[in-house]
This record gives sequence, C-alpha cells and structure tokens, in this order.
Amino acid sequence: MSSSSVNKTAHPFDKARLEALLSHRFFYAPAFEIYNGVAGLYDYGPAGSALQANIIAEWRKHFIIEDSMLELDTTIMTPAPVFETSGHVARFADWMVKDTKTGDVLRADHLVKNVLEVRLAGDKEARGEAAKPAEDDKKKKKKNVKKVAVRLADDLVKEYEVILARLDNYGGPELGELCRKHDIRNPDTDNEVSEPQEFNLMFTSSIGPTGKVPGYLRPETAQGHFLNFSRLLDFNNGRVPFASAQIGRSFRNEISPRAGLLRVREFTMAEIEHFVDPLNKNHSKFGEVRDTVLTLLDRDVQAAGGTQVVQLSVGEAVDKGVIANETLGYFMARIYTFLLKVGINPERLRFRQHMSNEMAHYATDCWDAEIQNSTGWTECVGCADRAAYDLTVHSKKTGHPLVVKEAIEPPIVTEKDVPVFNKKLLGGTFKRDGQTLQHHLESLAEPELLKVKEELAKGKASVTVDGKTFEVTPELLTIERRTFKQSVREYTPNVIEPSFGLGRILYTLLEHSFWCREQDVDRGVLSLPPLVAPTKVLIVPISAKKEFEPLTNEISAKLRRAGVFSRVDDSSVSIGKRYARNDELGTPYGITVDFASVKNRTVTLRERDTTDQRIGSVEKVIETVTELVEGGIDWAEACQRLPAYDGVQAVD
Ligand SMILES: Nc1ncnc2c1ncn2[C@@H]1O[C@H](COP(=O)(O)OP(=O)(O)OP(=O)(O)O)[C@@H](O)[C@H]1O
Repeated sequence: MSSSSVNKTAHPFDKARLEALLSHRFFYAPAFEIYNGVAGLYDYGPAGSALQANIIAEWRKHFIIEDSMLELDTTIMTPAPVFETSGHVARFADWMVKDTKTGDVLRADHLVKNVLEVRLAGDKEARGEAAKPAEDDKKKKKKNVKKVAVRLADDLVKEYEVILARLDNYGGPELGELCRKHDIRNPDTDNEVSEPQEFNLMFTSSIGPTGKVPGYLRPETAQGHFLNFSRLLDFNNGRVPFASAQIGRSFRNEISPRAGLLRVREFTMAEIEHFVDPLNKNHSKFGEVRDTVLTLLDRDVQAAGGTQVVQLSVGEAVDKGVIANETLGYFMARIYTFLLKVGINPERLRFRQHMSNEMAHYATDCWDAEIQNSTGWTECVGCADRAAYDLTVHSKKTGHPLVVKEAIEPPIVTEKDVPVFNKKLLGGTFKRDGQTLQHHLESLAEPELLKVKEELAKGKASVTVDGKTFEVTPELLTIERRTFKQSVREYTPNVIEPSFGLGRILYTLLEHSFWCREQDVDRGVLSLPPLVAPTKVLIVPISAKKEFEPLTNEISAKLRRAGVFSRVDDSSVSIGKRYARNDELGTPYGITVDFASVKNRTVTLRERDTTDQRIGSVEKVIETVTELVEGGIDWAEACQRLPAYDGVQAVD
C-alpha cells in the first residue's frame, strides 16, 4: 500500500475522540486536576512536552540560527513602572460583561461572536444548507438548541456577517450597543448582560517582604528585549539591523478561558524583536522569500464585511503596498515556512491584517497568522511593525538613551546662519528678558533670521517676543554664516515583532494531524511529521522473551548514536495493540524484532500512516530510518531500498 492510497477522511473530524486520545495518552491535562483544576491552566505530559520541545528546537533552528539572532532569557516578574511606561497598565485589557442575574463573567467580543455564529448556523439549518452537526457539537450546544433552525431575514444575515468580519475592531461601547440591539444574552442562562467593562489581563504581584513594591507577571516577553536594547546593540558591535529572540512563559488573566490550549492563563511564547533603521526597512534576504505565496485577508476586505482571501507572492504584496515593508514580508514568509515544516496544513493557514482600531495605537502594520481549527480561525502568530514606540517611551521615562549612533561616511557638511550674542551686554541691557530673547532668536527659521540680519546691517533690528518688542544692535547680536559637520546620525530604531504562542500551534497541529483508520473509527492516528513527533522510532520485540534483548538493545544503542530518539515497547500486549498505541502518539516508524531477526539479523520497518512494512538487514534499516527521520528521503524512496515484507507475522 502506498501513502497516497490511505484514506484519512473516511471519518469526519471528531473533536471528542481527539480530546479523549490527548487525555488518555497524556499529551496534556488540566493542572491541579485532583483539586478540581483551575480554568486556563494545563500541564503537559511526556508526549506533549516532547512535542513542544521538538517544535521549539525547530523554531530555534529556523529563526535564531538561520538569522543569527541574539537569544535572551529575561525575568517574568516585572516591576510596575515598566508596564506603566509601556502602556500595559492602562491598555492591556479586554471587555467583559456580567450576567445580570448570576454575575457570571463573559468576554464581550466572544459572547457576540458565539451567539451570532449559533444564530447563523440555525438560519442555515432552517434553509436546509447546514452540514449535519457532529454528535459532540450537538451535545455541546444543548443550551442553544432552541435557537437553532430559526430562519433569519436576508438583511439580518448580512448584518451578522458584517459584524463578525469586523468584530476585532469594536471597542466596549460598540459591543454593548450590539448586545442591546441584537438581544444578545448569556447563552448558558438566557439572562441579559451588563454594559461592557474593561478588565486588565495582567496578574498583579508584589516584590519583596514589605508588599510596597508592586509588580506584574509579564503578559509577553517583549519588554525584556527592549530594556536590554543598549546591551544587545553593543553585543552586535553597534550595528543595526539585528534581532533578539526569546522563548519563555507569559501570563494573562483571561476573562473566561474555555477553549482548551487555545486560550490559557499561562503559556509559552517565542518572540522575535527585529530592530531596523526606520528609513530603510528593506531586508537583505528578501530575495530568498520573494516568491513565497501567502493567503492574505487584508483590512479593506474586512472593513467591507468580507472574508475573501487573495493568494499573493510576498514580493508582489510588498511591491503593491499590501504588506507595509520588506522586513515584515520577510518574517511573514518565514513564519509560513516554519508552520508548514512542523505540520500545519497550508490550506488552513491565512494571514489576516489588523483593522485600524484593532491595531495597537503605535503599530504601523500588523498581520496575524491564523490557523483554522474546530473553533474557527485562531491567531497563532502575530507579526507587527511596532515602530519606535517601546524604545522611545522607556528612554523618555528612564533617561537612558535607547538609540543607535551611526557614523556618517563621509560626514555631511552644511552651512547655515546662526545668531551670535554678546551675552554680557545682552544681560546688562535686557536683564531677565535677555534669555527669552536669546531662545527666541535661536529657534527662528533661517528666512526669519535673514530678515533680522538685513535689519542689523542697517544699524538695528526690532524683534517681537510674546507681544514685547526689543531693539537690538550689532554690538549685542550678529548673524554669522557657520559651517557644520555631521559625522554621527542618531536614531531610535523601529521594531518588527513576530510573536508566537506555542500552545496554540501545538493544539492546531494536533487537530490537523488527527484521523481515524477507515476500517476502525476507534483507531486514531496522529500523523505528526517525524521532525516534531515525540518518539521517532518504536522498537517492538515480538515478545518479551530474553532472547530478543541483545538485538533490541543493539538497535536501540545504534539509533541513539545516530541521534534518533526511539523507545522499546516489550509489553505483553499484542504487536497490533502496541502499534495502535504508538499511532496515537504519532510515532512515525516501527522496527519489529522477531525470531528471524535473531537468526538472520533482518528486521521489518513499518510506516505509521500506511502501515506498510518493509524488510532489510539491521544496518540497512537503521540507515534508512535515520535518513527518513532527518528528512533526507521519504517513504517512497525508502521502499525502493527495502523490499516489501510478506512474512507470515501479521502486525496489524
Ligand atoms: N490566552 C492565550 N492563550 C494561549 N496563547 C495565547 C494567549 N494569548 C496570546 N496567545 C498567543 O500569543 C501570541 C501573541 O500574543 P498577542 O498579544 O498578539 O495575542 P492577542 O492578540 O492578545 O490574542 P487574542 O486576540 O486571541 O487574545 C498569539 O498569537 C497567541 O498565539
């Protein structure tokens, strides 16, 4: 059987089955479960931790090593003034509403989205256009069932669609207005909801025993990069552009986290801050990504209430001004190739541009890499041009210059007229007004200064400051032509920031990888690419007999030496069950050791998706599987090297 003949869509995607698998195989589980858990906090088990570690390892290679980024590990606990200056204390908030009777809290934009989506689904059903809901969806939406299958007027359908397309652009007052206008209530109780109120998402803390030094758990890693900017610049020999990178935990006190790993209160982020000259946002490696084609949903389409995407090469998108600059385009293309490498389905990946209200006030352009999953389209990576905002505000607040000083070669030589004062005489003549007059003349533009010069040539000039006129003579003031040489340019760099939420990528990847075998819906498979699969090779002795141990240990040691992570499963259950268990863990290859192996030193190699088995010598199989795991060859090539196994021992 070849991989192309595997039918992965024989059964519709079943979220409940996937969740059961993830829990059973301990990819992740609610934290503090035996204390009844806390919403939005999860622990990763062995499979989830290994999967995340492999995604992170690839992220390091793909971004940090590829672009020689400077890696950081900065603190999570942050004193309050940092976030007061960055604007997080005032603005890092979402809008919440309260159930007017029970006091339950809901995030306002999510409430509007959920209710309108359910109504639109009901309308589709009433028109006979709806796909049959999956069993678990039916259970989940029990409370909304009475709203399902209600036909809506055509213009209301359009209005709902426009609201949903623009949802991220609405603030609290508009969300409140929408709840009133469309009678949006708490779906769990059918009660009305309050006016939206802002809720700051940062966890507060205090540093030290006095309780008098307030602090916050960081909600992003970015500020750690900005505060270390001068050291990083120094490390990079004073040169820009360069990028810093950091992988670490962030905390957000989300209003009502109900979407598993997609919205949690503690999560791992991987962030890049690329510092660039504001006058030149070209990228030296843009040529390498120019032809990468991306699916784009731009802000104009959303503002008009649409969701139509276009496929554009990054080169074309930057040339046409759809993407603001080359550096932003470079990172969008690199994000795209990274996500594909780790196993995200390109057909379910798009870049959505932020609308004007949605974008942070300082940002100049921002695109989210959104990945489609069973809850809809979810932002998994944000990619923003943050301009010079962060460095400017921190520098202003602390007095520490966060700037680049660049030598100008050759220096720029300019000539200009400047006022030259006889300060003693000026003070004697005008007393305290002398200084005001001096500042005024120094701030004059050149044409005005030239007028003063002309009058002085005739003996005296009159200068008016704040309604008061002063007469000045050539003894007090002369206007002279001077030469200036500028050999240093000082500027605050702009920042392009790709910001990854690893949990969201991990979960959507699990959804994209999951399917059930055609012949048996209870046999779930995770088709994780070998690059990120927690275990690459499963070594399966046909039984737990002692005689298999030497060969099993030898194969295991050889794979270890080749850098291939393997596990031995010599449990007493049947080989078929052992493989089924490892299909659920996403293990791409299996080596079976049987009696013939001990005698002839031949083993079989099994491929997870096709369950296809080939046979070869121990050495050849190890060499082949190593190349498969490293991505040097694919299964079709492996099949050319190793003949099909047609032995009696059926392993599936
Ligand atoms: N509560 C969360 N749980 C899991 N991942 C998150 C959460 N909040 C943000 N992220 C991840 O961090 C990345 C960068 O954060 P960013 O501030 O851009 O998100 P955001 O716009 O606040 O997300 P959202 O609008 O979904 O709340 C996101 O793309 C996402 O992958």
